[in-house]
Amino acid sequence: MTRHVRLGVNIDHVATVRNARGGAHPDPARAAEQALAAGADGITAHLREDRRHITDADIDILSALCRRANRPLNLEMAVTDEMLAIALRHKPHAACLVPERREEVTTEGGLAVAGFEPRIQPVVKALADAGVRVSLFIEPSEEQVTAAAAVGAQVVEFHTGRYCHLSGADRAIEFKRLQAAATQAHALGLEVHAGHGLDYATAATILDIPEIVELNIGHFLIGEAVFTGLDAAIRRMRAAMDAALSVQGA
Ligand SMILES: CC(=O)[C@@H](O)[C@H](O)COP(=O)(O)O
Ligand SMILES: NCC(=O)COP(=O)(O)O
Repeated sequence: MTRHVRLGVNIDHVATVRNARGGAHPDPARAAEQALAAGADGITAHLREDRRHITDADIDILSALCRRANRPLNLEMAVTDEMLAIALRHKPHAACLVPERREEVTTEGGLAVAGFEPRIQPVVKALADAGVRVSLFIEPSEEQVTAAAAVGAQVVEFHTGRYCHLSGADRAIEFKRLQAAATQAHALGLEVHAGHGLDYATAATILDIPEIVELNIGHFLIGEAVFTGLDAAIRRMRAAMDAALSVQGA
């Protein structure tokens, strides 16, 4: 049987464009509705501490929208008391704990879990106790995977930014790192997701890692939507993923 890998569509950068003018257009909720209609399995949104794209009001609307559509909302959040309170108020299907630096242009690396277990473990527990599935957005390293399992996470999402930026032999080395980390995570009982910087080509090749069950993709799809429309971009991404998976299943 052909393996299915879920596609979570991250709509953050619809809000980036909206916020450039401070108005209401384009609306991330409309993008989320269209993404679900185009075949997205769920919606991902990152409420940054500086609210540079998604806002609190967006999360209110996206929570209600996903609940109505009976599709998962994956709330990306920093490990702060403020974000924990927001997540506990909304109780999304999943919360993905990510690192954040105000000066960064985008999420530059994975969350440091190793060495910070006393800070992260209670946040994981509070979310899990509230019925929220907890994912940790980490680098594909043995140390971070071990720490993710130790703090009680159910899921790890590997940061694929390096993989996407590298090429040739360097990309092959990063792929091996991702593969080894995925094998380790799976053996420890963690569900394996991947995301950041993926496009049609890299979303297909990363699926050579058999433990991956979900990809979260945003920036590339929103960029492509400018040229082809969001619906077509998501359908093409789904087709690229399915084509890669069907080759493996053959
Ligand atoms: C954690 C992550 O990778 C996503 O949240 C995504 O990259 C969009 O947010 P930023 O571009 O603001 O990091
Ligand atoms: N967690 C990764 C994500 O949600 C999407 O990242 P990107 O495709 O916007 O780089």
